[in-house]
Amino acid sequence: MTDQKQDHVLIFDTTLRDGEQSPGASMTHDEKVEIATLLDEMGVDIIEAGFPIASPGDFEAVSDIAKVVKEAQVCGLSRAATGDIDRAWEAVRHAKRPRIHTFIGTSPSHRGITGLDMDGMAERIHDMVTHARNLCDNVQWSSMDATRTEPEFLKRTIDIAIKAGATTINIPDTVGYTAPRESAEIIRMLIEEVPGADEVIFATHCHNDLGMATANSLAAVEAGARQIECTINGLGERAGNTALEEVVMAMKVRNDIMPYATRIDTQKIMHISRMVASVSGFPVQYNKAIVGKNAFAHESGIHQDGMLKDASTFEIMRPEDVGLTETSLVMGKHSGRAALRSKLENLGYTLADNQLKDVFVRFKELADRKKEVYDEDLIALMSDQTTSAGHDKVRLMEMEVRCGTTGPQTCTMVLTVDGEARRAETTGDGPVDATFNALKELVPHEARLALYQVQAVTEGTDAQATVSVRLEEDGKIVAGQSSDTDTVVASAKAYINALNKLFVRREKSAPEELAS
Ligand SMILES: CC(=O)SCCNC(=O)CCNC(=O)[C@H](O)C(C)(C)COP(=O)(O)OP(=O)(O)OC[C@H]1O[C@@H](n2cnc3c(N)ncnc32)[C@H](O)[C@@H]1OP(=O)(O)O
Ligand SMILES: CC(C)C(=O)C(=O)O
Repeated sequence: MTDQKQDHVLIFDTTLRDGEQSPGASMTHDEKVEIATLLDEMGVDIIEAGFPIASPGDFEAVSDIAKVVKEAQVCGLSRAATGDIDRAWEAVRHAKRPRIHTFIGTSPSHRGITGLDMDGMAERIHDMVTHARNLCDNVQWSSMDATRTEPEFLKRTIDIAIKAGATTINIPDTVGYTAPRESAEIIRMLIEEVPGADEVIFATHCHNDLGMATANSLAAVEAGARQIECTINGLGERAGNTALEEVVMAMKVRNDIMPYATRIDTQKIMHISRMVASVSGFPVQYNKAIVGKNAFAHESGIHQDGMLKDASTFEIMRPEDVGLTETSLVMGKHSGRAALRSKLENLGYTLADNQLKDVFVRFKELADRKKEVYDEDLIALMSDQTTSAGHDKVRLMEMEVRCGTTGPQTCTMVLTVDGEARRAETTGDGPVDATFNALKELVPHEARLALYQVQAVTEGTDAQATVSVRLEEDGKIVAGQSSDTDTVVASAKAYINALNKLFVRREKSAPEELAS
């Protein structure tokens, strides 16, 4: 008796075999061993480590994985051919729990490929499963393209495989053709109508060509399948395979209607997802369920407010459950005051209501210019807020800079000094030089520019630049800083910030002396 009737669903991961079949997703030997180790630690029941006959490299990888994996069964794929099966066995035989997986395409078009008629195929299945079973007591049979195979013939192939000793029967939806109701009906039909079906585990192996792989796999489980074949991030041929993280989390989150358990430690999901994305070179789409960058991110004010009051308003699972440390409140132009206050508090700023109001206005201005406002942007905004607080003597009103390959670069600037507007048009060796020349003309001073430094606060071409300026006068130094998505504007503001501090210093040391 198998655990077919029980509620435990085995997770069969084929990231290293079907996943690696994604065009361009080849992984190195060491990467495969590392991923297999992580899969084992995560609680995957069966790791399909490769297709040993495919190449010496695949053989080596499967053999080495078989040696290092501690708990999971290690499986090697083989065509329904003795040479393939022998090679697969050679690779997996040293595993603590080895498995041979053999298959042939049973649908009309696949029978055409191998040139076998129904009787010829029936004989091949019998011979190859028997051969595999003579080597290993754990044999998986797959009638490839099962969902496009005539039901009567499909039943016949499964009947033969069970009689020949297969312990797991896989029903692949090889081209992602089925739909949930049909997926369930096929499994139900086989379990009800094939003799000995209750002695084996039925498995489902779905592809995502129509975006239904997860739904089809879960429908198969509801009909009695007890093994899901899947890959991390849904990697795999064409549109990929069923994503491990999706089926596992679906059964966990909706255990009320899908009362099935797995051995997966879901907190390891995020780490392995990132690892697979990195080694396969297949980045995870931002809005991918469970592991996408945005899966636990909230940008709009109403959602953020809800999340802060009660996370269950907009999250059906906790980010910690998949290994993320926290929900991310993405700050952008749709964010509201509640999220801004919470974010700033997390960053160590406690603001009174009126201060929050001011910062919120500046935050919205910034968010209109930037797609996403990062923590670093907020820190820069806060430091700008602090440095520009009070009654600045000099204030920038507007500026326009012309730059390009044909110099000289020019700057037109309007600012106020003690409330009086002044305007200048200057040139310079580059836009920053032209800007600083405008400042020298509008606010004459002898202080020397001791440092000019630009730093991108965040990534991307719309990142804020933080500019630091130091001015030296009579051996004393004042520092100014400012941030803006426009580097030249940030430079002007930083210089003005330093000038204002210079004037404050002068007033402190010689109250009677006024700035020019
Ligand atoms: C749906 C799936 O994911 S199936 C797995 C797909 N994965 C792969 O194919 C990756 C590994 N494959 C390979 O490296 C190669 O295809 C090999 C080494 C297996 C075979 O290479 P070759 O001998 O050069 O054969 P080739 O790939 O050109 O053609 C496949 C042959 O296998 C036969 N074949 C295909 N599937 C099966 C099967 N399940 N059982 C028996 N024979 C099969 C085909 O009929 C064809 O035979 P032919 O050469 O007599 O016409
Ligand atoms: C070998 C089989 C299980 C397969 O990968 C498929 O049918 O997609």
